[in-house]
This record gives sequence, structure tokens and C-alpha cells, in this order.
Amino acid sequence: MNIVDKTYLEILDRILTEGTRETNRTGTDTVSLFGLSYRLPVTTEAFPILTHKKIQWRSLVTEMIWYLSGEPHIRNLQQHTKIWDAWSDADGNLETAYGRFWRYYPVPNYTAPIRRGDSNYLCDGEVLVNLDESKYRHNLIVDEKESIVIPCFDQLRWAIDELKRNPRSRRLHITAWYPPNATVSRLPPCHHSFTLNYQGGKLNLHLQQRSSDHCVGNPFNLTCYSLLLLLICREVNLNPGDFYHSITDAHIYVDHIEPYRNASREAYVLPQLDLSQLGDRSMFDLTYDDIDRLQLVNYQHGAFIKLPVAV
Ligand SMILES: Nc1nc(=O)c2c([nH]1)NC[C@@H]1CN(c3ccc(C(=O)N[C@@H](CCC(=O)O)C(=O)O)cc3)CN21
Ligand SMILES: O=c1ccn([C@H]2C[C@H](O)[C@@H](COP(=O)(O)O)O2)c(=O)[nH]1
Repeated sequence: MNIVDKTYLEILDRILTEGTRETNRTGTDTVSLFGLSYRLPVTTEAFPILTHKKIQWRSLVTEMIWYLSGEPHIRNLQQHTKIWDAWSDADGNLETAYGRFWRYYPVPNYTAPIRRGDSNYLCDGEVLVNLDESKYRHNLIVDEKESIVIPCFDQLRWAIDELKRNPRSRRLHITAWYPPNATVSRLPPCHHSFTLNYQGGKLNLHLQQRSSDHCVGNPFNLTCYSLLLLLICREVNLNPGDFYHSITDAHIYVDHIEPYRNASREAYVLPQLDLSQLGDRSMFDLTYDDIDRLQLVNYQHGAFIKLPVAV
């Protein structure tokens, strides 16, 4: 069996045998396991995606393009996939969008020098980026007509540039976690941070996740970040290594157990990912028009397993 389905199904069985039944805010209990990690090799020739069940590749690519866009809302995303609809308001606004924090991380906007007594003053000796002078200032346009913009920090752009300058940096960390937002958001980020690490001639990606729905979310998350790693490698001209995932609360919703028990576990050879239709365009320039330009080749898979999603 290929390494992706094998790893995924072993974890599924492990959660079910070693996990404990737990309650949570959704009203549907889970079988949960604390502390789980695994790694998968990422290549375009054997691309990490589950094959024993069908994964909606188009929805997944759309979600990736949405992340990269940095959009704080789902008004464009929802034209292409419904997967985020349940967590937005009627106008398509979300309290927390991953890409918004990757591309537009809020930081105080002050003009140097700041003095004691200024509202943005830190402690003596501490530093925060002065957005006015930063190459990575990224203005989030809130209202074009009214020219309302929020100056923010572009973490992803910085990490990519840094990777080009100094691939051996051990500081290539991107976070979607914004503590004050997390205190009030309906859905603070689940996969909240990732770190890029170049070793042995390969670029690896370590994803940290606080909460993982093994049957619905994880199949998307593992493939989404494998795709991101390959897009980053293409951007900076490095070879891809591993996707490494560490999860705090790995769980299976109890209403997923029965559909999975009845599902086939037959797996197939992994497909190839063809990015050639992107030409020499940067990942930062991808739009929803590019969805069908990211193609899986030879994706053989089992049946789609319909599962209820706990909201
Ligand atoms: N309980 C829960 N699990 C999640 O995985 C999850 C959340 N909540 N909330 C926020 C996001 C939204 N995500 C989702 C939501 C729905 C699908 C979903 O319905 N997937 C179906 C079909 C997708 C499609 O029709 O294109 C699937 O079976 O893969 C996947 C990821 C992942 N996240
Ligand atoms: O990308 C995602 C997003 C969400 N999830 C899952 C993990 C949990 O089952 C829920 C979130 O509920 P919390 O109570 O906020 O933990 O969504 C996922 O697996 N992947």
C-alpha cells in the first residue's frame, strides 16, 4: 500500500484503539488521542493524496488559492466550493481566515522613533517591525472607494525571500494564530503554524495543528500543505523533502466510525502533480482562474465517503 494511505489508516486505527471518548462544543462526541505526529515524503511524481477514498481535488486547490490570496472573507471562495460556508456570516465574512494572517498579519503601525508614553511603545530595547519602513508592508484594502486600508505584515512573502537569501535559516515560521482574535473567534485556526526547514538538500515543512478532524479535515490538510510545499519549492528552486505534521488533539467524530467501517481500504498508486500549466508565474499571482491549471495526473481512487461535518 502507498505510504500516504498506509500512514493515514494506521493513524485512524490508532485513534480508535488508543483514544478516549470525549465531549466537545459541537455536540457530536469524538474519540480523541493527545499528541500525534507523522511524516510523508512529498514529490510531484508521487503526490500525497488519499486514494482509498476520493478527495475533492478541485475544492482543495480552491482552498489553497484562497489561503494564498490572503482574503479575509469567503465571497470569492464560495463561488467555487461550499466547504467554508457553514462558518461565515450571510455576507461571507469570517472571523478568522488563515491566509489573512499569512499575508496580512496585524501589527501596530507606528512611525519611529516611538517614545515612552506613546500608545504603541514597547519596553526599552524591544523591537517590532516599523511597517512604514518594511519591504513586507502589505496593505489590506477594506474599502476601495473610501480608501480604507489596514497596513499589515506579509509573513509568507518574507519567508520566501528569506529562503532565497538564506535557505539554512531556522526561523522560517509562519503563523495564523493571533491570540486576541482567538479569544473571540467562532473558529480560531486549527492548523495554526508552519515552519520551513532546509536540510540534506531538501526543503521540509512542519505543520502544527491544535485540533484535527481525522476523517474530514486531515485528508484536506495533509494534501493542502504538501501542495504548498511544492509551490514554495518551485518558487525558490529547491527540492522538496518531507511534510511533517504534529497534532495536539487528533480525533474521529463518532458518527464517522460506522461509514468508515463499511468503506473499502483498497489503495492505489499515488498520482503525479502537474504544475506546468502555471508556466513561470509566481504562487503569489495565482487566482481562482488557475484552479484547473493545477492538475493531478493518474489519480485513481476509491469511492467518495460521505461524512457529516460537525459545525
Ligand atoms: N468539524 C470540522 N471539520 C473540519 O475539517 C473543518 C471544520 N470543522 N471547520 C472548518 C474547516 C472547513 N473544512 C472542511 C469543511 C468541509 C469539508 C467537506 O465537506 N469535504 C467533503 C467534500 C468537499 C466537497 O464537496 O468539495 C469531503 O468529504 O471531503 C472539508 C473541509 C475543514 N474544517
Ligand atoms: O483545517 C481544518 C479545520 C478544522 N478542523 C477541525 C478540527 C475540529 O474537529 C474542528 C474545529 O473545532 P475546534 O473546537 O475549534 O477544535 O475542525 C480540521 O481538522 N482541519
